[in-house]
Amino acid sequence: MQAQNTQTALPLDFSQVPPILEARNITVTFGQNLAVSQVDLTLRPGEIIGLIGPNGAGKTTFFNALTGFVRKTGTVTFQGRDISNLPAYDLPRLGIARTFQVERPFEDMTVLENVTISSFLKHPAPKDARTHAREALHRVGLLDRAEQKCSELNLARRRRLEVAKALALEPKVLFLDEVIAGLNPPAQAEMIQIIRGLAAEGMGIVMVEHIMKVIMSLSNHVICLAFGKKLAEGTPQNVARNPEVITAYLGSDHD
Ligand SMILES: Nc1ncnc2c1ncn2[C@@H]1O[C@H](COP(=O)(O)OP(=O)(O)OP(=O)(O)O)[C@@H](O)[C@H]1O
Repeated sequence: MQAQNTQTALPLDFSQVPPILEARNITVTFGQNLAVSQVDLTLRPGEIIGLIGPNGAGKTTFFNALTGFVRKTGTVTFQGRDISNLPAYDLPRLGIARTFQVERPFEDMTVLENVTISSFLKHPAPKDARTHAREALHRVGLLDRAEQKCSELNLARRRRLEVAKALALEPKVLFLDEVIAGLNPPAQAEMIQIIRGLAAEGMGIVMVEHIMKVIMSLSNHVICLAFGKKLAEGTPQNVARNPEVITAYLGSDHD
């Protein structure tokens, strides 16, 4: 494991830091189904926002709306620029990257080749692209697997590869879609350490995650959605104590 030391203290009060990403009034409908209704989000550099909510609450749809993958109404600004109507493929160039819940690397290509494909977007010269891809692999502790075929990686390493592909885009804002769920405890700890390290470097992170313990310990700010609406938000401690949040989770199988 070569992930960097992540013990750097995060600033506790983000309210003084200017936002890097702001979403206002985000609404997504699928036919008659109001999947996300007037949800706001303000993300600051170095901040980790955890999105929680019961199944079907609208987390993935909100996430997809912010990253240009579904049609929405409302506004999204990144570094003060209105990006509401930009398609998903324009966002990495600006500095916004995401991972996908189901990782789909090119299985027959090596780990390094897969990450280099992302890196080409920022570094058209092949040598530069490879150098930066290796850096991304180093940050997730996968450099020693650079020449291995993706098909040979276990789940934990595939997840780290997914993060490395996003990091190769050199983002300022990173969206992580369930990169921890399904991993065993040591692999969870490794991923948590990687995420903390990225935030400590100043990256703004929005993450959807089902494992409550993880989201509560990693996030600076938690947003809980239910039936597409924001049910509660605040510090992890305050959200965990919120009676409406507790009720929303009663009977669900989240741990
Ligand atoms: N492509 C789609 N077409 C139609 N309805 C959709 C689509 N995607 C999501 N929905 C609906 O939107 C609502 C929100 O779903 P979403 O997947 O965003 O919730 P979620 O909180 O991410 O759930 P989970 O925790 O199960 O992943 C649900 O009612 C879902 O059925």
